[in-house]
Amino acid sequence: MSQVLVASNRGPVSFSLSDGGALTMRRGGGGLVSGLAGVTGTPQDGPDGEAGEASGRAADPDVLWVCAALGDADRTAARRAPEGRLDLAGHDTGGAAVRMLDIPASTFHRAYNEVANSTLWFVHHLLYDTPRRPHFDARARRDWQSYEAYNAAFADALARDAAPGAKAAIQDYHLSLAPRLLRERRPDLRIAHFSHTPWAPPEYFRLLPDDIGEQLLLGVLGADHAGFLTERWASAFLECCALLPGARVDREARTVACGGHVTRVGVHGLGVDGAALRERASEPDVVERARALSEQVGDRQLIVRIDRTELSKNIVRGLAAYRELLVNHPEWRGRVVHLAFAYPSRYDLPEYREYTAEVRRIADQIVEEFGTAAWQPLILQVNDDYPRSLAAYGLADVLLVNPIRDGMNLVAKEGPVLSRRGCALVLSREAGAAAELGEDALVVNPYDVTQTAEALHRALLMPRDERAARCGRLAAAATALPPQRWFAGQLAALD
Ligand SMILES: O=P(O)(O)OC[C@H]1O[C@H](O[C@H]2O[C@H](CO)[C@@H](O)[C@H](O)[C@H]2O)[C@H](O)[C@@H](O)[C@@H]1O
Ligand SMILES: O=c1ccn([C@@H]2O[C@H](COP(=O)(O)OP(=O)(O)O)[C@@H](O)[C@H]2O)c(=O)[nH]1
Repeated sequence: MSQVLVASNRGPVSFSLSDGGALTMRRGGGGLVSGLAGVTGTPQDGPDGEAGEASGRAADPDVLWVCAALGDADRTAARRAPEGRLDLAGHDTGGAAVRMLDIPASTFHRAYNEVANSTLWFVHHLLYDTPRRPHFDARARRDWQSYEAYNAAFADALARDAAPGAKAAIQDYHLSLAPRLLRERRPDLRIAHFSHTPWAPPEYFRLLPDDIGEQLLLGVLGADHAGFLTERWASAFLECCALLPGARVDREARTVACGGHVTRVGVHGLGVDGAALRERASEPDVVERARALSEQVGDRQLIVRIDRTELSKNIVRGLAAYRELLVNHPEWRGRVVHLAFAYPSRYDLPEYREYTAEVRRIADQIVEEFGTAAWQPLILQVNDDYPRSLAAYGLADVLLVNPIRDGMNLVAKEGPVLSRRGCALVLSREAGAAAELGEDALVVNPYDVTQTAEALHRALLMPRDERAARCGRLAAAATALPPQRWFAGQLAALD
């Protein structure tokens, strides 16, 4: 196999630092890491293996994962490791060689928080309150320069580490410029770019300043292959390219020719490795959490949701729908519990901190309004506890996944795989996962709170055998495209 380089903002692990200077390592959160770690190997949380107590697996010399240090503790880990190579410092990275880039904190902050998460994420997920934002001024230009520098730092690292003819798989909106920058540095490489997010339709993409929009498209078009999670996001990208001066789009063949280079556009759905997930869910930390949760819930039906506290996940409307269920169908009072795990995300952004506060406020109101001495209608937990999430999947009667817009949403796929009660899935039509799971889910418009409440009602009433049959088919669809296949498809597209 030729050498493969993976590049993404978030790497397989991140660190925290004790007052005494000791590093503790955690598996990185979110779906991109779940997908890529399914390919390279999953690191274990827990005491750090810096002293050489790693998993014992040798790093695969043919796969190098280049990622960014996300905070001060990551920077410390990167500086302590030889040239940022975490695996060489004895950390259990799960099997891949990992180079963590120590990009200056101010550059990283502007690139990740201001451009990637406050601008590009908002554009691709249609999140702006347009009378007020976006607002592209001189400060936005300065942020953009940092985004360019951040992308250049990745391109430099990849260009330096790549063997002749190697394949580079560059991930996501943080690194939209990197394919082109890498091609300029190393024309011998074969380059893929993959978007884990939706792609904005042209009329929304045009909120971006023209030159920035152009640079983003030209950046991705530096790749030989541009991959997307669904047809819908791939088509939106092609439609944006069609407005790019000098680009020729062939919608049928799904190619874009621009500046003498042709980029092929492909669709690669990402699912779950069922066997690996079940094995992880059988470990003692998950079993222990399942026992505790099941004591809390008793013999009531359980509605579960698991998300980053992310604006696009639509947690507030989801809670409003649960409230409406209890108002419109009071027969469920005392007979159902809603477990909402909303683990922290992007706390450097005020919008995310405010959103989390709003989620907490609404949850408190629901408990206040309906709770009794004998019944707690809602349990909200705002911390990252992956094993607890796996435990909750196992106990769910209903899984609620109602994003405004989502590239895929792996939670919708993990739930049916681990469900032991045969869960019903209430699923937003705006999640990429709806393209694969729509037939057996109860599909909703995420803005329609009343419809979502009624779907929860139907899900709770669904006969056990129908629920189990649907759940079996959902699990089969969810495991049809495991990470290994998803990734192999992207690499094969480069041959
Ligand atoms: O790294 P963060 O800023 O903490 O965010 C976590 C990840 O969020 C996004 O995940 C997406 O990828 C999933 C897998 O393909 C997909 O199922 C989901 O719909 C997406 O939202 C983001 O795209 C990643 O880069 C982040 O790491
Ligand atoms: O406390 C938790 C709960 C869940 N997850 C995982 O985070 C991923 C979320 O991926 P998804 O595609 O649903 O959304 P994203 O957060 O990437 O937008 C899933 O694999 C979850 O199992 C996690 O890392 N920590």
